[in-house]
Amino acid sequence: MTRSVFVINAGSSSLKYQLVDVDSGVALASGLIERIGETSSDAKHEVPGREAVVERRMIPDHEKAFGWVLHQFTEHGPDLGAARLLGIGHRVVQGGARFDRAVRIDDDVAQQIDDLAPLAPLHNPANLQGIRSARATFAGYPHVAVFDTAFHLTIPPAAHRYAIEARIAAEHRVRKYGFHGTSHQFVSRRLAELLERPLEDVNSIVLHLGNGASATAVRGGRSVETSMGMTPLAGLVMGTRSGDIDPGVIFHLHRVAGLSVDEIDTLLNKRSGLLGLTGTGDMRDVLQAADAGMPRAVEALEIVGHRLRGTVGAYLAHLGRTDAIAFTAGIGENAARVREVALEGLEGLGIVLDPERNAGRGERRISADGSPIEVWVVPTNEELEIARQVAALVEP
Ligand SMILES: Nc1ncnc2c1ncn2[C@@H]1O[C@H](COP(=O)(O)OP(=O)(O)O)[C@@H](O)[C@H]1O
Ligand SMILES: CC(=O)OP(=O)(O)O
Ligand SMILES: [Mg+2]
Repeated sequence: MTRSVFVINAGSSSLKYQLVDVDSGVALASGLIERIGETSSDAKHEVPGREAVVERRMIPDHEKAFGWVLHQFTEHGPDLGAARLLGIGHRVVQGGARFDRAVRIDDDVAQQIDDLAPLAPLHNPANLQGIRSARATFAGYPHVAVFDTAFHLTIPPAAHRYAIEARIAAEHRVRKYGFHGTSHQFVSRRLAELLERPLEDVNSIVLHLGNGASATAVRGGRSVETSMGMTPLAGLVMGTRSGDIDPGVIFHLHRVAGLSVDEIDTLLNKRSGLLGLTGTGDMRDVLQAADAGMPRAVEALEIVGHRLRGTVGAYLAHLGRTDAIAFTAGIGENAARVREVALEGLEGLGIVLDPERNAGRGERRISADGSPIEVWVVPTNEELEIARQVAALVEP
């Protein structure tokens, strides 16, 4: 009999969901509601093998959004009873230094997620709204929080502490937390399977390149360094986020350019990265423009590559011995050109791509035979990882 978990990723104005068959890993249904709270929201419910339900209507809040979702399951299936729903898994972005694994959500845990909101003002309040509405809609089921930060709590102090006044850092919980942990954990485990070696013996670098992008150095299954920081703004060049900049730029933009703190926040989070450099935050468009010889797109790719190579080089040094590098997420899985620029010129460090394998598709090795460090494409599946963690907790 099927065992399923309903996985929820709630953003401030969006709701993504997937009903996952935990044992086969198959998505039994998935959906997305965008622009919640605006005059017209777009909602989609998909069941494999059937025509998708697509509606544009006003959905004022998350509770109404869950109402719509529940209605779709009743009208179009699949039958949640037949799917034997074990529980609801919630992606929560910031778990602070407290949550090193998935936890069952009760009022106390919900309160703690709320207490962490100052550390993730763009994410946690939205995640919490999703939790509140889902607990009301799916009452009687266990709800579990799965944190982006949990996998990174093994990062040692030398790597997670910032060199700022210790008292201030402690008081305001300022340190590196790191994100995308669910994906980095899933991919690093799968990579060890692909290498046919015990997880404990494998040192790897995982490059999660989606709209948000981060790199993680994994030693024996444990995260030891990652590129995002206290917030998901740090590190690599992203779709709309700047990644690393000199913090002094912020003072300059405030004092000299006259931007308010909120304006700078919006600039760095929403109008920078690929979007700021080229006018589009979508890597497909950037690649097309670069192919057509557009100088800004060509330069953006160079910046993306430069940052990636610097990160890979640093992680090779941190790990001492690296067995494999894995590319994952929308860009990492699909953009051969980005994988190429990320590792260009690193042959001397033991990383040799095979151009034909790099141009292929799906889960595969893309390094040349004999490359001392193997390079793989490993598709991520955050929903499945969340579903598995929920199942392990509620039905061990
Ligand atoms: N075939 C492709 N070639 C290049 N980039 C792609 C391709 N498919 C998706 N992408 C890029 O992947 C990014 C989105 O990644 P994804 O992991 O889906 O993001 P998120 O889950 O963070 O929203 C976008 O920049 C998109 O352009
Ligand atoms: C934390 C984070 O950056 O997530 P996403 O890539 O989904 O924006
Ligand atoms: Mg993603």
